[in-house]
Amino acid sequence: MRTTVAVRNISKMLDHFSQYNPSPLSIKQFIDFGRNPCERTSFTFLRKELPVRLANIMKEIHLLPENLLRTPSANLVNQWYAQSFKDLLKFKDLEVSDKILTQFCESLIMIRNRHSDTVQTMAQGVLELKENYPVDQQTENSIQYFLDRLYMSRISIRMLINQHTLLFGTDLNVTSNSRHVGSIDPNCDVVSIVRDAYENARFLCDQYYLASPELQLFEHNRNMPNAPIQVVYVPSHLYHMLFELFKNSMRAVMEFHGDKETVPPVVANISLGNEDVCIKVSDIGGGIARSQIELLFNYMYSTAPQPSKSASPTVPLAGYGYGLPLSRLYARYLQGDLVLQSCEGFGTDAVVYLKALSSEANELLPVFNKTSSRFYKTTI
Ligand SMILES: O=C(O)CCCOc1c(F)cc(-c2c(C(=O)NCc3ccc(C(=O)O)cc3)noc2-c2cc(Cl)c(O)cc2O)cc1F
Repeated sequence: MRTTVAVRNISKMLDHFSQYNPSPLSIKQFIDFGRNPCERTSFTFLRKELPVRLANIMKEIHLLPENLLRTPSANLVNQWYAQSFKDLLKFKDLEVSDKILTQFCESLIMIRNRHSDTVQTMAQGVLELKENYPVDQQTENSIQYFLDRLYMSRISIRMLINQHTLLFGTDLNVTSNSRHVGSIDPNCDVVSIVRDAYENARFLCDQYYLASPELQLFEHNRNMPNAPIQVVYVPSHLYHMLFELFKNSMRAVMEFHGDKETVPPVVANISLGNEDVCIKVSDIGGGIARSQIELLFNYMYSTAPQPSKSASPTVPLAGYGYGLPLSRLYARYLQGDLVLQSCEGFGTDAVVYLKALSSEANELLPVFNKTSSRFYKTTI
């Protein structure tokens, strides 16, 4: 008896919160708030906004093709979302107190940890689907549409949680005097992130191929030619994108030129204009046919059985294949993009576009509504 009442109450709450559209914040709003942060204000905003964002994506999870939703892994992810939604509902109408604020922070950390393996677990779910059911084009389209929205929603929820826990949490290793505002660097030096990503990708490349391409880096600061190119951004997001692109370029170059004495360098061109910051990573790794490019962003295509860690001690440059679609979501999350331009038989340019102005870098959030639900209905 108790469970049915509880289940009915949750689904009522789900309908209630999914009626609200998520409220996108800009990097400028994150920074301005973080410079003079008020925990009670953040708590009051998040105890509504987080259930709204969770409810919006949970309504879509429930619209997934039955064959996927019924897989053990997709079902597990669904349970994580339901539990986190319940955890947050406990704070819905509570009187704010220091004790409640501390409990809220602890709940956010628990929620973040609960969902840390969502991407791998969903990839496992897609694998379980592929191994047990025929997957027609329509199901594949709805899975592609859904996973892009699930991961974009997840990026945004983790951003809100990270800002609150970094600004108000008791975690001591967050040096309070660091000029970062939560996970945001107001003066993110693009060249240093590019060099970091290159060096770490190069390390893996050296391990796997016993050699690696050099880096040639050029800066083009349109309005202040000799000033370093800086942007208000989340360094870990930028690093994730660039690390992925350098790995792919190095893999293509080493596969294409690996038998030669020397391999051609990877070239990074960084530019700052009035609207855009661009990081172009160029290689002459043989390129890939235009018809294959879309597949690189396809979750179904790039979900292959995991190289078991024990079997191959050297870490391959390839992951579970979601690196590129996730990197594009990180770029798009704050109104940027990640674009591939490959010339088969020659090489590939990959461009990361970021908004130069923090006031234009608004969160891009999936909204559950008739349009999105219609997409699932017509594509199942
Ligand atoms: O698993 C992961 O996470 C990494 C997933 C990703 O793994 C890949 C990878 F790193 C690099 C390439 C690749 C090739 C290639 O491979 N060319 C030779 C060939 C062309 C066609 C075919 C074919 O049609 O079969 C086979 C080889 N050419 O350009 C790129 C290339 C791709 C991207 Cl996204 C980039 O940022 C830079 C690049 O140079 C393809 C990948 F797929």
